[in-house]
Amino acid sequence: MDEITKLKQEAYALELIQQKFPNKEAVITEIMNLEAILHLPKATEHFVSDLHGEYPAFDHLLRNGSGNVKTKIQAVFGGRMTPASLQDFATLIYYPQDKLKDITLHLSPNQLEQWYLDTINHLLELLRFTATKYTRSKVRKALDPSFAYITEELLYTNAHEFDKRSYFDQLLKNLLNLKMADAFITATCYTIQRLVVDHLHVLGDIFDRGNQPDKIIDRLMHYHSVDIQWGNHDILWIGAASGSELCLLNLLRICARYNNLAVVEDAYGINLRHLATFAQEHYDDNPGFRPKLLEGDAFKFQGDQLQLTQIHQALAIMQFKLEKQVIDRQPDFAMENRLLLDKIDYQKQTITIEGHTYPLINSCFGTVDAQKPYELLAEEKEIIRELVYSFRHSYRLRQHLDFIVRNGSMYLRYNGNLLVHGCVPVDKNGKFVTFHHKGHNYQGISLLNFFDSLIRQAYLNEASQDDQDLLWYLWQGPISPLFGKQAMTTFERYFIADKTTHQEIRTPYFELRKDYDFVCRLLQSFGLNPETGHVINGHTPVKRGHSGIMAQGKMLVIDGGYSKAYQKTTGRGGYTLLSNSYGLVLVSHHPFTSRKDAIQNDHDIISTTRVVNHETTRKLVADTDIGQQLQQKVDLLRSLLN
Ligand SMILES: O=P(O)(O)OC[C@H]1O[C@](O)(COP(=O)(O)O)[C@@H](O)[C@@H]1O
Ligand SMILES: [Mn+2]
Repeated sequence: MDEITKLKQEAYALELIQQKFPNKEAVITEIMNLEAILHLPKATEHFVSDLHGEYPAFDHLLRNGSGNVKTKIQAVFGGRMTPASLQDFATLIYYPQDKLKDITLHLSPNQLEQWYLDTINHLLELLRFTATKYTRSKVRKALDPSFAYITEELLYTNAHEFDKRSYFDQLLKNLLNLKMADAFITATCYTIQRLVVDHLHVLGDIFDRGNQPDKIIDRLMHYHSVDIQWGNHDILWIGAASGSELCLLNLLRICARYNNLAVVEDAYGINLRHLATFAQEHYDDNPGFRPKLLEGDAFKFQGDQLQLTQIHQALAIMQFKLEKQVIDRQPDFAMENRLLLDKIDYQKQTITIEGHTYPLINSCFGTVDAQKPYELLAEEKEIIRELVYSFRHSYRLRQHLDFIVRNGSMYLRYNGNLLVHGCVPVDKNGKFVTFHHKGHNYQGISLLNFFDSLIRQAYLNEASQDDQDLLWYLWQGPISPLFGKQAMTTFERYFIADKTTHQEIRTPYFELRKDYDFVCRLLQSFGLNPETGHVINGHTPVKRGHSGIMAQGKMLVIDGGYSKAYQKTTGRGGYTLLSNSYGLVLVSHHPFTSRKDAIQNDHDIISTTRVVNHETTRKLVADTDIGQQLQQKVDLLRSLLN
């Protein structure tokens, strides 16, 4: 921008400010207001990751603020309530409607009146406590509009002042007489939930494995403040909706594998009939492709297990065939080692990989021509074409992905921390690995920036063939920041018994991230202060007996472990993280059982909390990114005054 344009813009900005604050008093009031906000304690951030379609567990964590609601209850009522009453009160705040139904059924009218009075008083006390961190105007925005006036009156009226006592009592009485108590309690519980966490970070992998990613996204779309760091599974869906056939086949294959095709059919209205009839004609039952069923899982796809097994095979074979085209046209990807259909001896039913010959298991190569193994049948091509069309034209999917793309990024710098789903590719010496593409080199932050713009451009505008190939590369390419492994051994997992071939070797980042100096250098390379910053990762489940706190607390891994299929390895529900004005707290969770159990048996799922770092002086809004923006406004207003 040249000097004259810049000056013009500054003058215009000043004019706008003058319109908003027409006189000296207005400017002074605003400065005082902003400076007061800067001195409030920093609001709480909540970090979650790897939700994998597990809506009820995720919903529970939002309701209890990863245990933060309980912490506040304990701070206010500890010593005044028994642990059982405390938990009962907590469950009411998490699930007010269900809990109210339960309670109102079991109490006599007299008991109920007393219960209402006690509960409303307790809720107001807790609300007052949670609201102290915020300005009145922010609290007002968090209130249900139908109860904003009365709540403010109750909240800011000192009932202990003699003159005000009867006013306060009258307000309460009216709530009861007008049969508004239930609605008021419900609204107040939701306000408390909202105030307990100010901002939510979702570190990726909303989709796949669990069956309600759509409900998670609906919930996020209505959440008051959220950002997303894209995960490799999210890229499959963004890629599919951008026209990538391979992303599409992968995601459908995973849906078939986890008995989740209902998400595609019912939630997103995509018709799979053609795929199903084709699969029925060409594939039989095959133990290697039966859906992974969790205990108590009922079939949600309008077919049976056999049909799902057939679809699963059809998708896998189409995927392996199609990979050839991308790998051939993209030598930069260096993924030739993933081409395995031509390493098969179809007569002997063996495969030879790097000099080793293995017998094939779960063989299902009926649609593969041994002479031209990568050639897709005309019908396969047609099915893929139809499916891509449907994915691009599903209205609800588009709405959901619009939200994810617009509110997401490859990485985020937020309040001094670096948030990224997978990794930043490095070699074993910690040097950034370079990704070469079309004559350009990308590494470290520039690699992440490159993929960030690619995703936006490909999804929001028209994706070229090259863009689509790159989106698939993000899913399983060796230098993909979202994958972080040398190769994805999907083929070997299906068709070779020898488990040594199944191994997916993680890139050196995952060992190096345990090292304090490495993490500090990484933060620095992203322009962050290594003394105060942290790196926060999702993606890799933290196994039983391991810790998600690494590099002396500089590196925090918070795979939520929501995915039920993975809980055998992790032995817990997973981790979340809270960042409040006192520091960082890592929360570990038991697996979530069910919403019913949570409500009826007051079954909460927190197991332990561990303080990662404790601030010696309480952090204020002034110490945050938003604080800096507010400070800039104050400076500008001051210059206006002068
Ligand atoms: O557990 P499954 O269904 O076999 O999936 C395994 C595949 O998922 C991946 O782990 C990727 O998913 P994550 O991002 O959840 O780790 C691949 O590396 C691996 O091949
Ligand atoms: Mn992942």
